[in-house]
Amino acid sequence: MKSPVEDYLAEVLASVREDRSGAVADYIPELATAPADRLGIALCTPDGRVYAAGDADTTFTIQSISKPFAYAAALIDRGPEVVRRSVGVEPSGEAFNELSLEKESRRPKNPMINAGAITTHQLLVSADAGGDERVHRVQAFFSQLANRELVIDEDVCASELSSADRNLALAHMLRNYGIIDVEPHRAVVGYIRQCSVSVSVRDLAVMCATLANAGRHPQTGETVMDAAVARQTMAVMAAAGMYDSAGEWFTTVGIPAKSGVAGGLIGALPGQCGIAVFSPRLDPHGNSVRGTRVFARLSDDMGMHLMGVEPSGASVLRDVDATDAETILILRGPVQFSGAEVILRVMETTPADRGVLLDLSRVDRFTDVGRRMVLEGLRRVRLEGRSTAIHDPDNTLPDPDLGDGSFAEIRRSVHP
Ligand SMILES: NC(=O)CC[C@H](N)C(=O)O
Repeated sequence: MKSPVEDYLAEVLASVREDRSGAVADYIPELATAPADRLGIALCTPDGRVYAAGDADTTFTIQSISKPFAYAAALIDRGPEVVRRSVGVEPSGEAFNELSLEKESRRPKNPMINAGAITTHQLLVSADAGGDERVHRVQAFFSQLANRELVIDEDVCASELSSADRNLALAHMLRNYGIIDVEPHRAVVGYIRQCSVSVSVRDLAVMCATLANAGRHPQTGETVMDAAVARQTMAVMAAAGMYDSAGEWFTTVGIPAKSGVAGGLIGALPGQCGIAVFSPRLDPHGNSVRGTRVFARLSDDMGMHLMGVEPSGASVLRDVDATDAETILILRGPVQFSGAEVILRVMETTPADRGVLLDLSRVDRFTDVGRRMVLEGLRRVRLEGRSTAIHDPDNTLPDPDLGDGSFAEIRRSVHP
């Protein structure tokens, strides 16, 4: 069978292909020569399968899409406290290259606008690292995420450096307020080299899937960043990734995202996939016109809006059964907060003269809170002098320690 997923992606591209509105960025002279009609998409799953359609292997410069990944690298290198002191997490509601800082702290408002990204680049590696070291760090980190060696497009880099007055103004402003201490020209060179890394949508989808997969690389299996770093990065993308259209984006599409002026657009859907689209013509916010339409369509068709999550709690309880000695709760699916709450509610009403047996043979996994809540329920049943047992052939609830040194009994089968 040929997977329908790729056909679907090709069909989505076809539905926007004729849209020639918007314009390629030309404030970086080299970008004005971009092949404006190119259109590509790639989607990477948490286990590393990549679906692609259109110009999926055309390379372009990563530009502002580098910002969330560089932010993740800075969080890894320096920790959240150091990063937070220099860069905020509030949406700015302003253009990507706005000359503005937070009023009191003088920090850039977030790492997704240029002021924040120039600052973030200076946080890489260590306080006293050299310029080359920092550029090497992002290039190596992006390559690790893409699972191939990425190179810098020297033509685009030189071109942007030749017309970098705006970013130089930002760097001067940042040094004036003591947010960065390096010489402004050097700060801009580092940041622009970071923006000039050459990628395809295939690369970006894989990079994004690591964020969506809580920091674990979908193809190499490596833990590239802590889950907390991936979460922080996606949260800032959700709040500020689309600059002054962040609110419009999140209400309509609902996927943490980041755009770049070369025409790239990425989205990380937590737990599900990384997506990247390439189409160089931009809207007035600097976001890819067709890229935005493609994301809106995917979000609608595939139910990807993060605020559109369907209730799952009640389905955890498949059935309740009983023997003379025990109430048997037959559970299924992943057990997270809402599911554990349903389980506790059933336990609350079990007859006081019977024990409790949990049949976990259809449970995929417990989240940390799911585990803690269910074990606490069993502990309370045990405190009443009643028996507690689990049937757990896949070991989804290892070491069912009830907190008082006692364990729930492990049963080989539900019915003896
Ligand atoms: N929005 C963007 O992609 C901007 C990145 C570009 N390198 C700049 O600083 O202007």
